Amino acid sequence: MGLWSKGKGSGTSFKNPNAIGQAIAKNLPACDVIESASVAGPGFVNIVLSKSWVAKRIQDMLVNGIKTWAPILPVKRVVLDFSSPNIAKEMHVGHLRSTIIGDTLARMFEFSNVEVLRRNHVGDWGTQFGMLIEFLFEKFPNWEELGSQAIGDLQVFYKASKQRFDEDAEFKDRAQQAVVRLQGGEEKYRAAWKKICEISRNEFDQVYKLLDVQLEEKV
Ligand SMILES: NC(=[NH2+])NCCC[C@H](N)C(=O)O
Repeated sequence: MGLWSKGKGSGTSFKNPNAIGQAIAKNLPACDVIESASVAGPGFVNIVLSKSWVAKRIQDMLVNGIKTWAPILPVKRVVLDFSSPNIAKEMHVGHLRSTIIGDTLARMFEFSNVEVLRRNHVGDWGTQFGMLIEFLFEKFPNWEELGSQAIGDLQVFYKASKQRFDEDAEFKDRAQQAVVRLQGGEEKYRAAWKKICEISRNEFDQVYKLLDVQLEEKV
């Protein structure tokens, strides 16, 4: 269906996404990996793997050992940038999708003895940080001594600070100043930013732990 939206209106002879799906399914090269291919719904191509091919591969793994099975790849090292949730916001299903695809690829490469740099790009210095920092100062005057537990649910905190930002021009002004001070490297603002990142990171880490996914954060 992604293909259809790209080709639509460009003189393609395909009438709809389903027709493209049919053409793909029909023209897949015959090979021992694929048992059958069909089109479902508006144009999803479903491919059924051959049971006997899978059985043969598993037998090969069991008899000859999993190491003998890994393909030899012409690269020694790969960088995989995946997951990348946004700091101070909730990790959503889009991030989960990227996390699972990224981790799967990483495991496949590692299985083939390729060194994988698992990178998680989570840095964010945008406007929302000014808002969050000012809200932190306002709500928790003793924020420096607080553990991440005290601030509670970051999502609730984010929503409340956004409401304050939208409703109060004076607060909005302070929040915008805070971004400038944060980007200018002012100590107090940097420390508050770090605190918010820390809380966020703890929340993400719980998900990574549940999924057994390893990642290295890069800003
Ligand atoms: N280098 C990257 N992975 N960039 C993509 C960042 C994705 C962004 N955090 C989002 O949630 O939409």
